[in-house]
Amino acid sequence: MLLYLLIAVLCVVGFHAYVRYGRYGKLINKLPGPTPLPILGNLLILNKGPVDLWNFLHVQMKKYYPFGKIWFCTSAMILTQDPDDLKILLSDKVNIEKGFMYKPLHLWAKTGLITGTGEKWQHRRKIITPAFHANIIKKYIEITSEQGERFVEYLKTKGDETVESLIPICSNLTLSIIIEAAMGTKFNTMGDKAEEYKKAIEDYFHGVAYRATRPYIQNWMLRYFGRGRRILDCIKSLRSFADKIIEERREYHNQTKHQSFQNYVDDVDDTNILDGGRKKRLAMLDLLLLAEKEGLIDEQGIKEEVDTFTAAGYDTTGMGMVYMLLLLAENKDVQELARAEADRILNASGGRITMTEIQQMDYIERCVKESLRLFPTAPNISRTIIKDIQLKNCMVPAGTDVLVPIYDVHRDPKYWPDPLKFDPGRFLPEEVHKRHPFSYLPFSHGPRNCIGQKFAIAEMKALVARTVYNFYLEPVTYTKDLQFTAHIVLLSTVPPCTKFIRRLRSKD
Ligand code: HEM
Repeated sequence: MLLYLLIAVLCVVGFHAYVRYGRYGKLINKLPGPTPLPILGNLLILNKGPVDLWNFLHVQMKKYYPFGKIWFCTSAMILTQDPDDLKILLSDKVNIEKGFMYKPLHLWAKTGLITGTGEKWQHRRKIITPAFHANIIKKYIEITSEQGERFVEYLKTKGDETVESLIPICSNLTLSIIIEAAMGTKFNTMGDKAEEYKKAIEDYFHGVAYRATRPYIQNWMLRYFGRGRRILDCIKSLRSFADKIIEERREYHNQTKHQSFQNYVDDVDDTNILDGGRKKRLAMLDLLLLAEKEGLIDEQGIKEEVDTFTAAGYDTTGMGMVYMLLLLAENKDVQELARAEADRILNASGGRITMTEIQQMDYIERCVKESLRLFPTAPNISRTIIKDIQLKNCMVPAGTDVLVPIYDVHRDPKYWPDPLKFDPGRFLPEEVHKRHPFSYLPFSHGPRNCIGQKFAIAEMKALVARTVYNFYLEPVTYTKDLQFTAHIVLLSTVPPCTKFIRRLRSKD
């Protein structure tokens, strides 16, 4: 027995020495970083609460600027914020595999577009790209515009002025938009079911953040502790909600003998589909069902992608709106310019916001981009290197995770003078031209960039314009007081609040 134990210990020590001091270790150890312990590496210093972990990682980024390493037992994570490194990494067509921090997402979105890799990802990306064609985005913008009006009406019911906690109202808004755009279902009319779904997403995302810093928790362990069981319950609720909607939609297409698909194929400019004489809006799901009919995707694939769209398109834009509204409230001059643009465009269109109006919103677009610079709602992304890659600063051996700290890249004074200043002028075309293209990457770049980015920007522009057209914003929470926490999106533990003061017009 003792002999077996001794052999096991020798094997572990031997493997450790092989990894740390062999070719892999030699390459990694060239990079600066905290001193690792034998076997455990830097695992213990990462065992922190989410706020401390957020702060720790950003201190490390400053200390080892622009790149460093952290050891996790026998493998390492490299952090780099050098845009030259990021250009090589993110443009690479081979190293497209997502890092280990995405693993907990697999339970829900399985290996859909965000988490998948290899040929499956390539094939999916190809069939899903048409769902984000400019003509289709037009339709999602109709949904956005309608939901934006409901948002404004809701705020108006609160009286002439109201202080609102922004996370719940913005999350509700963008969740309703993505559910309708992805699944074709009006979320706000679903009562308790919608509430249950929303709660399940929130709790699930907290679970993902919890697990991202505890890579040792495997899926099979979840049923043995309270927090794990809640994650499993969330998955059950999320799945049954989406399954039911997908089934209903498929049934509808079967009953109408796929006539609506034909309308879509014939005329992408009118993608409303007929439902018993009423127009039904085309959703991303319809395009997936069309792909299924053509044998390009199966039922499991449709489920994965519907879940993926919801996971990717809800809190990213929701939190994007939170920071945008906070910044407008505390930068009155910018708010006034944004309002002047919204007034000019919406007065001419009779209050309607379609793609035509959105395309005219140059200043508001610069505000949205600058807001996503200061507060990129996907603050970190990562890749697992499957084939050695030579970056500018180092050779990264296969088996290493590379973390791209987008939040820190966007605040690097080398590329962003006076980085904490909110200045939409940074996105004037002549300014953009002068900068390293990989110094700004809220939607990442390269083959795995955000497929929904045009929709996300258009959505945020429409919602900002609708808001400043109807309200003056006064600061309640200041962005300097926010405290971020390690989470899947950029999340503040201080609840951000803003005051909305109703604008009175003659027709009010
Ligand atoms: C402000 C809003 C958004 C931000 C900041 C954002 C950011 C990002 C980032 C940084 C990535 C790359 C992730 C990585 O490389 O690991 C990504 C990928 C992705 N995003 Fe977005 N996103 C937003 C909105 C949306 C929306 C509205 C949708 C869909 C409706 C969407 C769908 C996706 C999908 C499917 C991917 C995976 C693409 C692939 O790997 O092929 N995103 N997003």
